[in-house]
Amino acid sequence: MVGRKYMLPASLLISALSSLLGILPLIFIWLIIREFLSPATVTSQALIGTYAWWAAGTAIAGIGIYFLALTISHLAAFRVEVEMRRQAMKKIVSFPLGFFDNNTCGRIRKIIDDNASTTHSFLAHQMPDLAASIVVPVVSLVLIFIFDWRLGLACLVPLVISFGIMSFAMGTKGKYFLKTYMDSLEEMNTEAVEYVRGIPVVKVFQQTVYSFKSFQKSIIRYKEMVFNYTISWETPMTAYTVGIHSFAYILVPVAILMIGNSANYAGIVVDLLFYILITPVFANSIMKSMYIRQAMGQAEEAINRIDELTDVKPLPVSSDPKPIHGNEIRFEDVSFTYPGTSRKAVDDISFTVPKGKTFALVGPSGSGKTTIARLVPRFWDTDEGKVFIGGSNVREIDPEELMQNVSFVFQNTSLFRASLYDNICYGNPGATPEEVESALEKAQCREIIDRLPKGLDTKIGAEGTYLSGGEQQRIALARAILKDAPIVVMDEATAFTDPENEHLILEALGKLTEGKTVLMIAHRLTSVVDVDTILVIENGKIAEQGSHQELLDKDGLYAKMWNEYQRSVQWTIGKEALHA
Ligand SMILES: Nc1ncnc2c1ncn2[C@@H]1O[C@H](COP(=O)(O)OP(=O)(O)OP(=O)(O)O)[C@@H](O)[C@H]1O
Repeated sequence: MVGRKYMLPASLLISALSSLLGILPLIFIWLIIREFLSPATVTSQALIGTYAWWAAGTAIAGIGIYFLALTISHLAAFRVEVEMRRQAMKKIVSFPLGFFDNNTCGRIRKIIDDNASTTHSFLAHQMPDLAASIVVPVVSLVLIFIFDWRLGLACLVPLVISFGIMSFAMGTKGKYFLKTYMDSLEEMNTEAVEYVRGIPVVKVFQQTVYSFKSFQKSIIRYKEMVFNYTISWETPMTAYTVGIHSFAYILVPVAILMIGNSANYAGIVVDLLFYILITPVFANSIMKSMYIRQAMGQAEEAINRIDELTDVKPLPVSSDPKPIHGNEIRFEDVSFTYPGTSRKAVDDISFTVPKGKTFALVGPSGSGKTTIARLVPRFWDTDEGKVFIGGSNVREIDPEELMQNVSFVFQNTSLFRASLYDNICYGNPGATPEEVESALEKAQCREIIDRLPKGLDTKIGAEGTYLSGGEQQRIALARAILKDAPIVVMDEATAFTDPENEHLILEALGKLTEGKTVLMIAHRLTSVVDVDTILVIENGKIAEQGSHQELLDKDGLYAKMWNEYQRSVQWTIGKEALHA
């Protein structure tokens, strides 16, 4: 088989040969007609038979060779597509974790899937035609002028006018359309994925599909865009179609004029027949090359889109990694602004969580708590200042060591479509069955496992095995407990669970954080009463810090939040009593 890098050029060459072979039958047919019409000679049956065999032979050979070109181009296209996907995934894995905040999995998958298949489709189907779209017009044009330049000019006039109109229309609309078309297609596809993901929520809350306004709007936008574009082609397409099929209206009168002025009328009629055969071939090949130009633009845009998505710099990795000594977390004059925004999400923050202590981040929504927590595992790198773990700047720690030393527990934990055992061992692939058992016990997962017929071998997401949000969180906590990292960064995971699960999750969290250095985002102030230090965050800055009692005594922002929290708890209890 042809070597990998020669596949596409080989396919182009073979396809060029096939298109040359495709013109030959026309010439043989014309030779047959000439033999019939020639008054000077006696019609030779044998010669006609030979021409007919050549016509059939070259036509069949042309088709056969074209299939060979297509086979090679398909093989090459599959390889290119696989490589594109592989490269994109390889790049994405190295991106900062924060990248996945702004790019949903649905969007990433759709962009890679759609654009890799568009590129595949171009290479497999249009690439071989690219050769034909160059060879056929050039050869036809040469033949058109060799036979009789006057008839050649006559057949070209309507074609040149038609293609002029088409090129102008394509040039003005094409580029703009391609971008907007692909934008709205991408938007609609992404919305479709999010829509399917949200169906359970829609059903649970008994909403209609119209609650997915943005999906509906994206479909309407797409429909209107394509509709308007199609309508805008009405006039140029009509002019083009009329023009391209009207070459005979000029060709025949010119031939009649020539016959009037010449003694060799039979020769002119034979030439005229040749032009009637070759002109549609020439017109089709030019049209094909226009479509290919469009497909090429589409493939180019597809590659650009994957490049745009993956044009993110991976976080730099130090060539001289520093070790982690001790387990304290230290922020030193840290500021951070999200890319594309102007306001600092974290503004000149400094604090130290000593080894084995628990610090809580509290504050109004949007104050910067999540951003602070996520700077520890390098979701992003700070713009100013430094984050240290165990005395070393996180930028200088080997990423693998950083991950080994820090456990992250987020609100929306995700489990893989794998067995429960694999899901738990993900935190520590070398764990012994006893260690897994102990982690399950500590994370209060025993009753979940006992309830499932296949126990730990149960595959999540398969055969209708789904776990509730609270159960998923407990499994994720077992994973973190098994990992046994000395530093835990967590987003209080109990905010949206029922009381029964909340109690179990709090037990599991207690086990996970025992003797660890903990930085937690707290949503319910009752969780922070016993922590070592509370950092009250406001507008990206530390507004206050101290223990629960110290902050109450200060009578500042925390005291105000605490009083409001107490009032809301009493109000909820009062409401429940009223309904009891
Ligand atoms: N991925 C992001 N891109 C751009 N801006 C962001 C991003 N994530 C958060 N922000 C902005 O940064 C600021 C701090 O957000 P952050 O999520 O850290 O606050 P928070 O205190 O954790 O809020 P909450 O309690 O509601 O989770 C907010 O103004 C928010 O809009």
